[in-house]
Amino acid sequence: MIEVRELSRSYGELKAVQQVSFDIGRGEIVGLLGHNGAGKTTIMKMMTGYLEPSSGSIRIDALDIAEQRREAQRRIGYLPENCPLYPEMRVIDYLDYQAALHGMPDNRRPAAIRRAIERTDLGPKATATIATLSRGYRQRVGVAQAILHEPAILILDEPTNGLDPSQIQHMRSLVRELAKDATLIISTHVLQEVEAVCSRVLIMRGGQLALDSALDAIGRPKRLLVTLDRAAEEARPVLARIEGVTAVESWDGDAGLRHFALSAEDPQALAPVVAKALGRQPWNLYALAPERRDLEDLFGAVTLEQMEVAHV
Ligand SMILES: Nc1ncnc2c1ncn2[C@@H]1O[C@H](COP(=O)(O)OP(=O)(O)OP(=O)(O)O)[C@@H](O)[C@H]1O
Repeated sequence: MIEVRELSRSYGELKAVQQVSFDIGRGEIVGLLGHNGAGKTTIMKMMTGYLEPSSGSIRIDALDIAEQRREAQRRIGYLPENCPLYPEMRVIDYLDYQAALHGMPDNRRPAAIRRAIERTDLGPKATATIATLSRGYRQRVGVAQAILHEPAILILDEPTNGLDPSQIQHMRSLVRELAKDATLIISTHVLQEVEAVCSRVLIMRGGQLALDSALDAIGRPKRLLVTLDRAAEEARPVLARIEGVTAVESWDGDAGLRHFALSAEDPQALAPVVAKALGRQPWNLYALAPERRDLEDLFGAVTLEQMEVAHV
């Protein structure tokens, strides 16, 4: 559905995006993750046809965005990072104006606006002036303008940026709701955002694509962590003999406890087996859980080394 090939964009000497390629299929929810300046917004602007690449290509439903920009844009809804709203306008008038910009005929606009207002829960604020709205509501207006023409692809640039926790929750459930009907790409520098709503992540680092992975693959733990009140010499051989355990590592914990990390193909499935085996020992078990290698660790690993966008 979306095909990005060797996409690059420079601003003068600065290479903001370099040789980025990926494909996104229909119905996917993809998180574009990276620190400030990693190139996320630049990619999104190119995908929506608002910025020309220095080189490379983008196809939306087989339409080349450089050659069939209008056609491609009709399939895309876009929430820019700082969505330009007109503070003196009422929500409903602003949406009418946006619908006109999308080229929507007069007779279709009222129904489209009504539906966008409904989907974004903006009903109570429909006639409010934009200047009087909280940041959370303004973001919803931004989303409403993006979905007016019921696009098959939604591109949301930092949709939760600047929102308070309850507004974030609301935006996340709105995003999940929208994902039922559209392919979604969300940029964020907040890892929890990706974990909360996405099934796949593209991590940008210094203008380059550092990782493209299903979230499942990243999150899958490889070890089972066990905490016992036993010395390593005593517990290790017993743990190592448990079926499914391929390696045992141990280190000291607090208050005389010892941690053991059991490597296994499926640590989740190993947990009850280990619990049963330990039940046969006169030992106290303090903790038993698969190790969680979360996105935070992963993000650190791929971005902390080099955060600056490469210069020529
Ligand atoms: N119009 C511009 N002119 C010059 N440099 C720019 C321009 N827009 C972006 N840049 C630079 O390009 C790099 C990538 O910026 P971009 O906004 O794409 O990153 P980002 O990952 O979206 O970060 P943020 O979350 O801060 O928006 C940054 O170094 C930025 O300063």
